Amino acid sequence: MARAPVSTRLVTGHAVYTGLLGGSFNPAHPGHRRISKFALDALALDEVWWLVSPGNPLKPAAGMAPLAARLASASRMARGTRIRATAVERDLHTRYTVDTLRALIRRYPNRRFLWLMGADNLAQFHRWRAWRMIARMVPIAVIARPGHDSRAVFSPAMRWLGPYRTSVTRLRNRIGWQAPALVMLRFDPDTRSATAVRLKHPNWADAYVDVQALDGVTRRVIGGSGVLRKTKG
Ligand SMILES: Nc1ncnc2c1ncn2[C@@H]1O[C@H](COP(=O)(O)OP(=O)(O)OP(=O)(O)O)[C@@H](O)[C@H]1O
Ligand SMILES: O=C(O)c1ccc[n+]([C@@H]2O[C@H](COP(=O)([O-])O)[C@@H](O)[C@H]2O)c1
Repeated sequence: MARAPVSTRLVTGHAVYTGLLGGSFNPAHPGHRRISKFALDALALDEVWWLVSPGNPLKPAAGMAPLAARLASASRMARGTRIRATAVERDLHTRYTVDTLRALIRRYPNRRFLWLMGADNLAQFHRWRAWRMIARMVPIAVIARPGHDSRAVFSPAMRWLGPYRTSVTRLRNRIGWQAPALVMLRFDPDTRSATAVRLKHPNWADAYVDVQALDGVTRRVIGGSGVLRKTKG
């Protein structure tokens, strides 16, 4: 049976399956695009939202490009896909993922969210605020990442999540779409990283000075000055 387009499903109240990939996107790189497209396909998601973080609570602010530049780089990288780049956390005034999820679930009742993250993030997931609560709110899909997989496998979060492991097929068929649930996604490993981009192009954000980035979810414009404005229509 053909699936209705996302816009129709929102109107008719059908669930819209949405993967959330949170990150600094400092800047966005083709690895983000590739893993998101793989996840969209593997889990039969309707959309992936890139949550461009106003500031990862565990990362230093030094060296972080302005939010507008990071959002603009993400929007550009997402072009022509079912990925939407958004700085909705700024709008929601949330910095911690647990708070973001609570707010998103309330704001978008038609959507079924799933948290996507690379294996490097699973390795330190136990340091996130209320991480067990996060795991009880949404299923989690972890994407293998070269150089990080063994640390992730032996991490405290993995020990806790182990009993809730499920298969791609169960999530795809929505049988296993519950929380806690953990699925490990293994595609061709992608070695790309924002760190490598910054090493090669330390001034990448210069191309986005005073940029006005359109948020793919809230439709607000985030200006270079950091002022939020709502677009017409
Ligand atoms: N090549 C990749 N393979 C798997 N996961 C990735 C890859 N690149 C990024 N991710 C995941 O995407 C999310 C957002 O990543 P982020 O914006 O921090 O990019 P990054 O390349 O990890 O950045 P940095 O090198 O600055 O730490 C994280 O969950 C991260 O694990
Ligand atoms: O909620 C937390 O305690 C927490 C701690 C560290 C990272 N996060 C989130 O993890 C995501 C990945 O961040 P990053 O900077 O590693 O790409 C991003 O959405 C952050 O807000 C969340």
